[in-house]
This record gives sequence, C-alpha cells and structure tokens, in this order.
Amino acid sequence: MNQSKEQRILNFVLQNAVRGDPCSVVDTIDKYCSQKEWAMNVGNEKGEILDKTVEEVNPSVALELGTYCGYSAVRISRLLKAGARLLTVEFNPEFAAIAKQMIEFAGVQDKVKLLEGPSEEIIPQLKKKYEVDTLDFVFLDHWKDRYRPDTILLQECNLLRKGSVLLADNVIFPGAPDFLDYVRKSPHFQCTYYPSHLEYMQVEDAMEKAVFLG
Ligand SMILES: O=c1[nH]cnc2c(O)cc(-c3ccc(F)cc3)cc12
Ligand SMILES: [Mg+2]
Repeated sequence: MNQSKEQRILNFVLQNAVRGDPCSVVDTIDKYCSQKEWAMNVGNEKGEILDKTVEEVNPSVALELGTYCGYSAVRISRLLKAGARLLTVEFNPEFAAIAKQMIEFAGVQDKVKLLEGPSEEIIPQLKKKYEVDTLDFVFLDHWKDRYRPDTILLQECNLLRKGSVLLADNVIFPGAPDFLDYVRKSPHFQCTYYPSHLEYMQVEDAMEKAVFLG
C-alpha cells in the first residue's frame, strides 16, 4: 500500500532529524515541506509569531486544536516551562498516529497529551476527564469552520479566564471570516492582527490573537 504524504514527512524526520531535539524536528519538517512536498504545518514564518505569543503568555496549560503531524505541538512544547503541559486535539486517526510518533521522536511526550476525536466532543470533557481548570493559551489550527463555534464552546465550558490568549492560524487563507467577525465584534475579546504568508508559499495569510477579557 503506498505511503501517505504524512508518513513520508515522518520518515524524513526519523532519518534526518536528531532524536530528542525538538528544533531539529521542526527544521527538518520545514526543509521537507518547502523542498519536496507542501503540507499544512504552520511553518517557520507564522511559527515565529506562534513562538513569540507562547513566550509572552508562558502558559501552564495550553490547548491546540488541529495537531496534524505534530509540527506545532513540538514547536509549542519546546517553549513550555517545567511542569507545563500542552493538550492537542486531532480528529483524523491517521494524522494522530503520525503526530504521536513525531512527538515521541522529538522527546516532548512528557509535556504533550494527544487527544484523538472531534474538538466539539473533547472540549466539554477537558475539565472533568482531563483535569483542566482554565486554559492559558489556545492555538486554533484545525478546520476553519470550527474556529467560531469552538471559541463559543470554550466560553460556555468556562475554560477561559481573564487574560486567556487565543491565537488562530489561517484567518486569511483558507480564511475564517466568521471567527474574525465574531472575536473583533465581541466585547469579551481584545484582538491583534498579524499579517504573514501561507506556509512555504508567497500567498498572503495572517494570524489573529484574541485575548479574553472575562
Ligand atoms: O485545514 C487546515 N487546517 C489547519 N491549517 C491549515 C493550513 O495552515 C493551510 C491549509 C490550506 C492552505 C492552502 C490550500 F490550498 C489548502 C489548504 C489548510 C489548513
Ligand atoms: Mg494552519
């Protein structure tokens, strides 16, 4: 059975990156996806915006919606302080299986918990099943049509506190216009727009930061 693109990305990392070195895993994925096969990792340009936001927030508990191959899970978790954790949600079982191996190879498995299933089912379980009180940081990078409903669901589940930071990928391409409209019009969010480019391409894209005001 011929391999998936995601399996080829993982194999390239296993053969070319340094086990236990998250930066080498991130750099190796970027090398493969810029030179051989495009893939929907956040990439290095937007990844630097992600890094700066994570460093600014310095979260104890972070949530990622949309794990894919684990690129941003590795990127985020490499910046987390001792004892901090990242919960990452992936709906697609094939992607989750790849991400699990990627996370373990990078050596960040003790900081990352990979949750397989739809975000709308997992978010309501975070408090009781995953012992979350509130989330300090949320990276939205899953399906654009879920950004707005999942942001509302996070509020309904009391998972946000004054100062919780949401960062959304792809608000221009593929685009999440209903999410942008919602957070920018809501009195409960203070928004900042970060123009950038689609990963590995010269296409315009952007990230939106939305800080929950309580
Ligand atoms: O579906 C996506 N989830 C998360 N991130 C994405 C991302 O960064 C890019 C894209 C994407 C971009 C261009 C294209 F022609 C087709 C798909 C999709 C996702
Ligand atoms: Mg994305």
